[in-house]
Amino acid sequence: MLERLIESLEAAPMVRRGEYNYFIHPITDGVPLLDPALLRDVACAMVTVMDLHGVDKIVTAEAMGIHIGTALSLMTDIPLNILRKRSYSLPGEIAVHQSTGYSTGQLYLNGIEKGDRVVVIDDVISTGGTLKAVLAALENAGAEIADVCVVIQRGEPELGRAYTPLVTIDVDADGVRVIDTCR
Ligand SMILES: O=P(O)(O)OC[C@H]1O[C@H](OP(=O)(O)OP(=O)(O)O)[C@H](O)[C@@H]1O
Ligand code: HPA
Repeated sequence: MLERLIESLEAAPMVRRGEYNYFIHPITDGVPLLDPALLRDVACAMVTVMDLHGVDKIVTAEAMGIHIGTALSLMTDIPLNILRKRSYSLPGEIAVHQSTGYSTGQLYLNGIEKGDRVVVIDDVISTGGTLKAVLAALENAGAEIADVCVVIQRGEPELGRAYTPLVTIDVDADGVRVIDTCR
């Protein structure tokens, strides 16, 4: 089920973002084009590995968790909650600081109730800065986090809790190498 993902990752072009070797891939960037079969492979694998028992909401971060979260939501009928990069100033909105290997910003959480059972998904974990911010916002909102799943783990980031990557990669200036898979 993950052959298409592995093959496309190992063919991914690289660019520099400051000191950061950034790989460009359809799942993480929507560039150059997202093949529906690849998105289906990823969503089916995530549904297989995640604990979705009694889950009220799928949570992801703008922007590149959205297409994956949408596919999962359509497959499972579980609503999708998106942490946005802009504030809506709604009552109860929770703001958290996000930092990645090449950027910093704010994420804003709305629409999570105390006691909601959620799964958190994203396209990639690299420094772990984004998922740490998402988890902090969810804890602040009083959500119960059933599971955390990412398509790609880059390096060995610590999240302070268990999470499941579909694939683990090594990256250098020459490109991507897949070093592990979830099965
Ligand atoms: O583990 P980290 O170092 O935090 O990196 C992972 C995050 O980086 C990317 O998001 P980015 O903020 O670049 O925004 P995008 O999704 O809008 O491209 C990606 O979609 C992850 O959310
Ligand atoms: O190297 C990367 N490529 C795509 N998305 C990312 N998000 C964090 N690092 C990366």
